[in-house]
Amino acid sequence: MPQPVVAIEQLVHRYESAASERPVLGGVSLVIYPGEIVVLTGPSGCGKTTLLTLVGALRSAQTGSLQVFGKQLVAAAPGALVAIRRRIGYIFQAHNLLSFLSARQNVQMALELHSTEMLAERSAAMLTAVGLADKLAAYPENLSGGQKQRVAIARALVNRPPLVLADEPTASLDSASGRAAVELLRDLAREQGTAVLLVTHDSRIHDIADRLVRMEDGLIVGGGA
Ligand SMILES: Nc1ncnc2c1ncn2[C@@H]1O[C@H](COP(=O)(O)OP(=O)(O)OP(=O)(O)O)[C@@H](O)[C@H]1O
Repeated sequence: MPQPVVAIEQLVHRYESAASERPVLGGVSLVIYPGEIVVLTGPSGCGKTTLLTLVGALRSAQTGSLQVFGKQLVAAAPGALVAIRRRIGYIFQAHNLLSFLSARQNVQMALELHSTEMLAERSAAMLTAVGLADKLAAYPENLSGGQKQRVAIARALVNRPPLVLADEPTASLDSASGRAAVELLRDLAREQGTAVLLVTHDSRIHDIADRLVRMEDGLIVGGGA
């Protein structure tokens, strides 16, 4: 077996504001291997987004073990979390595009943190891969919801990250464009060997998963292994 991209063991998380209550994550274990597409489902409030933000190094992990790219994130220093974040692509429910930048500039933004080589070409090539070759200069306000989410997918993948995290990526889209967007994400992730952890309520896109993981009440109840 290759080294896991994500290895979680008995991860427990409590929000400070609710310190006395039951933890939001009550001992989660989950392993994701390179190139695997894992879809995480479960009822509202069961802890999916909390788990995604912990894996994404967007909040500090407290108890248990959470390794991303072989690095332990429980009790990690803030600088170590920043270094992990640079190697992850993120796709959120709202596309989070910057309105004052064109489609190409929004994708290029992800690259400027890392390299100075051929930024415009790489961004344009990625937008072409998501079917937006004719929209490079368009601003978000002139793109449809599905097109904006495809720009967000291009931005998440342009660095060829080993891991992409997606939180309800179809929530603001109609079912046809939602499906097209996640199929595109799956196909590009496959080509690049990128692992994907995707949170969704949308049962119509469960079939894009290599593995479907179900959470309830802060625990994984199916597909975790
Ligand atoms: N910043 C926070 N402070 C305190 N409690 C929080 C915070 N964020 C989330 N929670 C609580 O933690 C629990 C899990 O929330 P989380 O957003 O992880 O669930 P979810 O499964 O993603 O839900 P949904 O599907 O509705 O997005 C909920 O009870 C929520 O109210």
